Amino acid sequence: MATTLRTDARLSARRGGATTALWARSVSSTTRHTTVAATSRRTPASRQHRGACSTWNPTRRHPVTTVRASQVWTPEQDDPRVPATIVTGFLGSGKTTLLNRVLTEDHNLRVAVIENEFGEVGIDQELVELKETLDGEDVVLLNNGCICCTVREDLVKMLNSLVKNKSGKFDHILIETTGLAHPQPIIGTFFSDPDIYERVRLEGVVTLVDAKHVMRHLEANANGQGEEEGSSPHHSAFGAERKKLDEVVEQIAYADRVVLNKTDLVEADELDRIEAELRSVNKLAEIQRTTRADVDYKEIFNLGGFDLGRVEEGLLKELSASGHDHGHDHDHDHDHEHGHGHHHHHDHDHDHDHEHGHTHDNDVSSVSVTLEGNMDLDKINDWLGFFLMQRSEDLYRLKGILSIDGWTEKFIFQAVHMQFEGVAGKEWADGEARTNRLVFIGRDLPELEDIEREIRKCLV
Ligand SMILES: Nc1nc2c(ncn2[C@@H]2O[C@H](COP(=O)(O)OP(=O)(O)OP(=O)(O)O)[C@@H](O)[C@H]2O)c(=O)[nH]1
Repeated sequence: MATTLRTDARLSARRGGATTALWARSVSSTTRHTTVAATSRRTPASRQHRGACSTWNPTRRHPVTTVRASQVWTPEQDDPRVPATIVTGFLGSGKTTLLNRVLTEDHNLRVAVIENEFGEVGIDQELVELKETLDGEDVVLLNNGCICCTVREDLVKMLNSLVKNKSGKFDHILIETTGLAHPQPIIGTFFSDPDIYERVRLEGVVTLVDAKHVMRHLEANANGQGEEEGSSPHHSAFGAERKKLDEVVEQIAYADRVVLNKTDLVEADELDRIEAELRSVNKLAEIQRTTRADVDYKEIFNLGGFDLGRVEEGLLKELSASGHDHGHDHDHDHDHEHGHGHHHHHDHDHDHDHEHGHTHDNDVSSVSVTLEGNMDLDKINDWLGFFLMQRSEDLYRLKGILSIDGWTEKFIFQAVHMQFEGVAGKEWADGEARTNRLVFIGRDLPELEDIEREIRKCLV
């Protein structure tokens, strides 16, 4: 079915080379809704939170043009959109095995599956077992190209067709990528296409990791030799001038849940080493060890990875696991891999409010910052906007809970490259320390001291 893309101002702005961001400006004193510098506001009675896509003028530090209202749902509101999960992971890591498992588990969910594979003949389609049918079209195959590049328009059409024509006939969408896909353009589809954004909610990204082979893939990448097993030049997500980013690293970096599969083929101490390496790339993702992708279906369908209402939950869990609960005197771990065969692990005690896991080899790292105190909304707005504008290509994920001066609610936000969403979350509890927490995942991130120093300047 042909899909007509709305050519609204936001898309026009993008085509014009401008970048966009969903940008919260202030909070209403009477509601928990985030209000924005939007020209097209919805009524206060609307169940939808208001956001705005602001066009950035590269010569200025402020969002200058509001071009489109958007929606963000509060934690207590039901998001009416159909949830979708992206299942990714390198070739042979166990994606189809996972799909078969969750599709045949005893649940009452009706699942639409979008399969993507290279080649004339679809193999995976045959391999996926299905319980339910959607007019005989449960598995939609997108082949002869990769979902993240050559057949991305097909993905857009497919999603639009599903939600428009089969609305009410399924409860969840699962998208299995090829093993060579870069997740970012696929994630971007859910935010940049207005029709899809209004109908489909990206629940999160699950990344399968092959425990037997992943270190080889990461190390090959470290030495600039990540070309084995069919990598192709067109999979460079960021253009020819950039150093090629290995798909494996990127798939891990974007994950909300990492399924560390094939644990039967690896010794326990090796699994610990792998997990530490995965953690150095992505601090936020849950890492689950499995054999034969033995994952409870709920953990695939209820990820909450892109659900702002649940970002807070995930962040608190992650940061408390990292020892950030108190923001003082905690461990500061460095993992250094210098690419010439030796590996350092340093444990320091520092009196800093942050943690930095850094792997020099692939330049993808996580940086966590916690700071007590209240932020000046305009200052943090400006700094985040400036940071996103400068770093958007390299910033895979940014999630945060901020304490904004004058707000009784937490400000919950996340960004994927230049895409930014923010919403007023739960109220700060009586006696709760108003701690700002931010986690950055990206490539070539600035030194954490530099990030922290800049964020500190935004405190009132
Ligand atoms: N030993 C072992 N084999 C596994 C495990 N999980 C999956 N396999 C096998 O690994 C192979 C690849 O699994 P798939 O589920 O097809 O992997 P995939 O990620 O869908 O593969 P592509 O579609 O090629 O990217 C199959 O032969 C699986 O049976 C595991 O935990 N242990």
